[in-house]
Amino acid sequence: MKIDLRVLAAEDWEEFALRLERAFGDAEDPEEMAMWRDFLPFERSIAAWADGGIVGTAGAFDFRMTVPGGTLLDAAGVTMVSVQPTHRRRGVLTAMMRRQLDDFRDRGLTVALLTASEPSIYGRFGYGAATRQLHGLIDTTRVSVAVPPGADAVRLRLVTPAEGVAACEAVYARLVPTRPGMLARQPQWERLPLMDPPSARGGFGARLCVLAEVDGEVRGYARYSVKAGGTRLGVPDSTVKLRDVEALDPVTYAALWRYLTEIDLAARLTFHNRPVDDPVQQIVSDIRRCDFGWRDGLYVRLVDLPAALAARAYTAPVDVVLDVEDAFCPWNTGRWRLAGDATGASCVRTSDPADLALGARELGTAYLGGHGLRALAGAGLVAELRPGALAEASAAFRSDLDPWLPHGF
Ligand SMILES: CC(=O)SCCNC(=O)CCNC(=O)[C@H](O)C(C)(C)COP(=O)(O)OP(=O)(O)OC[C@H]1O[C@@H](n2cnc3c(N)ncnc32)[C@H](O)[C@@H]1OP(=O)(O)O
Repeated sequence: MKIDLRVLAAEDWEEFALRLERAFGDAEDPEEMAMWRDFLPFERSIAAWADGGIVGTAGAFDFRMTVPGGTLLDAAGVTMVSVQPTHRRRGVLTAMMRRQLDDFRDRGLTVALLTASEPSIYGRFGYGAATRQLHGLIDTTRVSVAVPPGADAVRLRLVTPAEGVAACEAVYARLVPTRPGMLARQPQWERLPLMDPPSARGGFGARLCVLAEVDGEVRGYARYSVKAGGTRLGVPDSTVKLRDVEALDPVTYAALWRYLTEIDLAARLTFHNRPVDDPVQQIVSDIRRCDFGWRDGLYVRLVDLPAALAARAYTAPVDVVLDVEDAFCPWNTGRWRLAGDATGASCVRTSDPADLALGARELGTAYLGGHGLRALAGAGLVAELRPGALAEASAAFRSDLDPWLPHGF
């Protein structure tokens, strides 16, 4: 089969979108699809043509992501990847990944990001699962939230998401540099949390927004929807689904969680994407009745290894030689001396003996500081070649706040 990879032309968008939906097996809501179309830079998107039509799709957003230390790094956000069921397992994805990563390198990007439909797809291309996301189902009939002094001074105001969006965006923007993995809003992306098409609500009502104000300043917000549940054994049985909750201080944060767990007629609160170190876990009265769990979130691929490793800060001083194997992006293969601390780092090629040996995927996994190199070594994925190097590097790579991607793309 001959595959012809072409940059997506505007006139091919309809077919591109149709093929994408077919590969995923379902049609997107038209309003939502129109939003993604507006977000997508066509010049960074690839259509794979074969047998007279599009058989593969892959896009890339322009992002800026926070890395440990607070720097915002230009990153490619890989998206809309699909291959038609009729053409699968014949190398179309591999060809698109090849083209994309060469293109990212030519453009001087240091990292590529994605969220995976299936975890088994992208490791072979050097993407490692770098962040996790916490989900929970809180029995709000039994669980309460302890609030610190001052929470009663937090004024809560219910508005529509559209009415609250400017205030929410201002809070969000202040939080982006504080946690690795967060993405600065790109132009127009404030539309994302407002997207709430009735066809995608699954029986829940329209999304609501509660603003939390202290002395007239918005210091936090939560957006959620409610599924009216009637009664169960005569007891009100509604469900609250939390989309997002953010605050600039712990008092406001606790006040918002107290509000969310005390909504009348609701028996439970569900959410699917919070950081795994979310402080809410410390203030619920009964953690076993919260059914917390986690899954993989953002996948990271180092495109320009030395630039990526030099762009982040390190929690503890580190000076190690990494021997890296990168079959898919061989320009990263070889020995690199990484020296850095909390103020910055350098990473240069070296012929010195290696201290640690690992693959590109493992570096992607560890890059944002959410997974210790020691844990990866425990799985046989990192080899220590100089005694002490693993402990040194592992401590240095870790982030004190767990990295987290707040939304899909
Ligand atoms: C960032 C995102 O957009 S995530 C969304 C990804 N898209 C989807 O999940 C939609 C449904 N699935 C698909 O469209 C396709 O099956 C894809 C894109 C996942 C794979 O495309 P293909 O063209 O079949 O992949 P390709 O032939 O290049 O396979 C390369 C290798 O990956 C393996 N592979 C591909 N897909 C999968 C999978 N879903 N699970 C496990 N292994 C896989 C292949 O077996 C092959 O392995 P090999 O090199 O050892 O032989």
